Amino acid sequence: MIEARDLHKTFGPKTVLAGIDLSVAQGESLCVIGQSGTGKSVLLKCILGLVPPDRGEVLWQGRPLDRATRPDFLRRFGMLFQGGALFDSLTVWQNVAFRLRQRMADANARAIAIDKLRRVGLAPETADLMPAELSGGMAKRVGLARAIADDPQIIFFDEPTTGLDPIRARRINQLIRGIVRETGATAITITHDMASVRAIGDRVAMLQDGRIAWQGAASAMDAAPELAEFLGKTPA
Ligand SMILES: Nc1ncnc2c1ncn2[C@@H]1O[C@H](COP(=O)(O)OP(=O)(O)OP(=O)(O)O)[C@@H](O)[C@H]1O
Repeated sequence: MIEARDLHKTFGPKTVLAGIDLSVAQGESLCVIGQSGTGKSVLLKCILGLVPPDRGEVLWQGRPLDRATRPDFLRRFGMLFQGGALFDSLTVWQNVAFRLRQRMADANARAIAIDKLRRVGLAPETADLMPAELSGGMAKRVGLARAIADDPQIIFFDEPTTGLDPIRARRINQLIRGIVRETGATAITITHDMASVRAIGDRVAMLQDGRIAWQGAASAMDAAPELAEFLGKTPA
């Protein structure tokens, strides 16, 4: 369980988070939606400890995430970055196995990387390509393989379908859904893509004006008046 309690964050005169309370149960998939600039990334960074909140705290399994507990959290955590964020000078398998190589021999790390590449639908021959040789969809898959390389219990997906055409986006959503289900990982996804939310999310939280304007089951989204504008519906 990951919990944010009363998170506040201000940059200069701008209040970005104005009291966020949010929890994600073990094995649950939460999608955080909201217009551009509403603080989704800042919220993610507060959870990761990259941005210190002005007030409030983040708990993991009931304990505040702090200098003592965060390293353990980060070891169990994987992330798919928005642009894939692959290291250009490393091969695909070296990217996927980046963390594994810190604690095991290359031959073992490479075997795991190839297994994870297969899981995301990429052939073993992909392993020795350089990131520059990949299409956008392949790079996203490699990013996904890296996110799951170390069998994380918590996975963050930052705009997983950005830059993909609808067909590739749908495949990535299906892959993410399958991976989250089969690993039982707790997932937090930041997205503008409602197709992603429908495919990936058990629950949805919408950020607006620094607060959670609505949260509920993904299946309840269409009936929520708070989401009508975001979903592009004309008010009745
Ligand atoms: N380090 C920082 N210093 C100053 N302002 C910041 C900083 N990080 C974020 N902000 C501001 O906080 C606000 C929220 O930014 P954030 O990136 O979290 O939005 P977002 O909801 O993720 O947007 P998008 O969907 O476009 O990625 C923005 O106005 C941004 O300019």
